[in-house]
Amino acid sequence: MFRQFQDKLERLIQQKKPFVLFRKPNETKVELWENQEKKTARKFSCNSFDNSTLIEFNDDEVVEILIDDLPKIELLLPISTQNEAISYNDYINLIEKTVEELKSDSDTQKIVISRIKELDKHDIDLSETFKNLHQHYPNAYVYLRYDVEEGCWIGASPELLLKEENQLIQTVSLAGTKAKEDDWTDKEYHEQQVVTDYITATLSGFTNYIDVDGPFSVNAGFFEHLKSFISAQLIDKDKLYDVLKALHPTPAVGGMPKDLAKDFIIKNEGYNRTFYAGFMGYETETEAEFFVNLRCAKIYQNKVKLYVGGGIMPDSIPENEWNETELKSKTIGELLIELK
Ligand SMILES: C=C(O[C@H]1C=CC=C(C(=O)O)[C@@H]1O)C(=O)O
Repeated sequence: MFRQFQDKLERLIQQKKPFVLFRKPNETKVELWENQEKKTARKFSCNSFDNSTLIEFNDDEVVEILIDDLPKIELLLPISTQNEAISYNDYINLIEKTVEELKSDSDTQKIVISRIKELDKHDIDLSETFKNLHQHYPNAYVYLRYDVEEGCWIGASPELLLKEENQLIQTVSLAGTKAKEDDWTDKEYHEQQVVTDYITATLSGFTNYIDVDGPFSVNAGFFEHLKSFISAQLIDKDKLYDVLKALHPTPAVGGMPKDLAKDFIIKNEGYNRTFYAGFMGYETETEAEFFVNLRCAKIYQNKVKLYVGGGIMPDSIPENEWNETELKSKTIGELLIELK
């Protein structure tokens, strides 16, 4: 399999064709997918945050190898001439404006605000960085996606959006972030419960037997989150995409209610999230699994852009929100490996 994997990767790089590599949570193998441009039962999709772009790969010859055997990935990456990072003061003003919105008589309860942080790092070793993410985040969905036009995205997502197998669906309710040494308070438990209630209400129109397990404190590398595991029985298998549409964007990356929060984000955030906070995943004849694209970065020849955000509630403190996004930026930022 190694030879096949290497040949396929080399061919795709030489022909400048798009591809995606991913390692599912708790696995040790990495899959390589291309777009064979024909209808196949195996499909990978990647959807932007605002639903304006959907990329689909059909591939019935997916190859996989052990991560430790992942060969070097040498890509000609684009140069970024645009500085998209927001200043500290502008971010504080944006959070203040968001808090005002939440305290006003609008119906919004939570809005997730995000930003780009730029790192002056070049010559990233993509293969070694992928391996590093795999080692540090065993429970995450680790991926690398390349496209000549869009460049190279890499990430380690802690958030399952939707998994389906035999009409059993699974998702998670993710909210709250704390440093390892701190304790959870009632505030975070309440915040997370509101998200759980919102997700179960969203699922109730499509499913039976909704079960919630948690919340649990889960390790996210440099910090922890509160997460509940939600499962349910899908009433109609053909409604899988309707469930996906109903869940995206989740309260962990959009807010509540989702349409109001999404509108506020698009009008006020000041940059285009593109694929950050979108979702991606695969489908086969027997199962489907999609993840939210967070804890991700875009790699350029001359820099790295990290995408980081946090949930804003009426009692959020702007300085703390900046600090939280700084902490989240370490998830990928501290694991990048430069070429020797
Ligand atoms: C939006 C992000 O994190 C979300 C996921 C978990 C906890 C979050 C929080 O505590 O704010 C965020 O909602 C991000 O990392 O960019």
